[in-house]
Amino acid sequence: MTNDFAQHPVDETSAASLAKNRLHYGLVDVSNRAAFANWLQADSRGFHGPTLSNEQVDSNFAGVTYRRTVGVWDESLTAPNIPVATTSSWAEQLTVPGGLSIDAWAISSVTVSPTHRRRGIARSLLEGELRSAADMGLPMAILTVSESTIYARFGFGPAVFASDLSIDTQRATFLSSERVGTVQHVSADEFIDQAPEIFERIRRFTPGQIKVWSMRWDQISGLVPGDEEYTKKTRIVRYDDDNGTPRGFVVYRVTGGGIDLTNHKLTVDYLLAENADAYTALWRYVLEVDLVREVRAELRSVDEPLLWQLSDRRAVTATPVDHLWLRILDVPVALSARHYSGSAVIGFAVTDGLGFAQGNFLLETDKAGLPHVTSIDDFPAEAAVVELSVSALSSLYLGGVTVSSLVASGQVRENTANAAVTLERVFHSPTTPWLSVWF
Ligand SMILES: CC(=O)SCCNC(=O)CCNC(=O)[C@H](O)C(C)(C)COP(=O)(O)OP(=O)(O)OC[C@H]1O[C@@H](n2cnc3c(N)ncnc32)[C@H](O)[C@@H]1OP(=O)(O)O
Repeated sequence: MTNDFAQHPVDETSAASLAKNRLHYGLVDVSNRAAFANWLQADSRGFHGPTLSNEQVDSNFAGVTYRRTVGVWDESLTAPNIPVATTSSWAEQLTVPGGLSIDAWAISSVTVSPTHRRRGIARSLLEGELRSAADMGLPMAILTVSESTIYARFGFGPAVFASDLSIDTQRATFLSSERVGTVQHVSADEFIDQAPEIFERIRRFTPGQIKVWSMRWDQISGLVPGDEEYTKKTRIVRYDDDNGTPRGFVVYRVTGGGIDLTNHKLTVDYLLAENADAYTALWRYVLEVDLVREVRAELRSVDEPLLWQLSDRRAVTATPVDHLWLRILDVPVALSARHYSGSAVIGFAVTDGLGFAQGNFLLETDKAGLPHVTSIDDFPAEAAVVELSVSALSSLYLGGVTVSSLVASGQVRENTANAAVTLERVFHSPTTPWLSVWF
């Protein structure tokens, strides 16, 4: 999907409520470098980042101004051109079960200046983004979060989890010693040239992944200005299969060491593997680099095959974290966009404080798992019926969250006996959802 929505006007309801507090809510003119620079510096300050250099502003100006860039300004301040709040949003493609994707409104850069916190500005921004997305016909909003305490109140639910891994290289021995293909160091330019294409092939089959924008590939490979230490330390290794075709990359840095040179830490910043051979060879590579005691990797899948490949799975300490949060806006469109496992008739009684997803919906799937979704008043007798908030439905949507956990925790109520078993059977995704980037 192209980003046709970048100029969509800000939501009038939020504009009116912010105006009551003498705050102006509007789009940033991203053709104006100075206006964009003010917005970007406010965004960086909001995340406790540095004051950005001209070079950094230029690279963002080239890299992210295709997005809908929104600010809130307080004209009573001595620097009225610097926004006191920011957001950035764009239309994304989110992979869903069945090798399909759904259009989703990606929301990022949500900041409110500490000088203006807890006056309801973020609420106006978030509700404004949701109303705008619904207005543009987008069935879902998505975001990755700085804190897991903020977004459930707006109807978001965590749907994709990630693991941060710490691996003790002295205990991490592979069960199999079979080696195929070759690994070699390559340049950042080669990575940029080849990795996105490989990623695109993987993305389509991994629920939870989104299209990765080109500036993110530059950041991963150390090509953006501003973090010279990262750029200097970054190494990239490519895996080629026995036919010489590139099938994966690992981007990593080795740091530390000190007096004891055997004590280095290797950080995997990105590992991309198109098939099992590439996956095994790249993990084997990083785990066998000499003089390294610990390998760390963030944002890995919560279902890494690596743990099954090692003779001692306790070599790996995995810390799970909620990563991608979803917010369904249009239930029939969202439920129709994915495929399911087998036939069922399921009723959803959905509550939504903001109204978008409120109502009763019937999902009927056939033997092939193809859906038919209707909005109805009363559920038929044969339906397995559950009652849940839009946040819980959003968590379940990609098939990576266990229904029984949400029933046991009180997030989902079974209105017919064993409804959760039916829901689990058809919703569960055979591929564990995973999102390999922040946005
Ligand atoms: C998708 C992303 O970009 S994630 C990044 C989020 N941004 C950050 O973490 C940057 C640092 N933090 C901030 O900039 C701000 O503190 C924000 C954006 C998190 C909140 O902005 P504020 O304008 O202070 O929030 P606002 O006053 O609108 O609060 C709205 C509601 O969220 C709650 N809330 C706000 N911040 C938090 C928080 N950090 N933790 C828990 N609840 C919070 C408020 O209590 C309020 O609740 P209620 O309306 O249900 O009673």
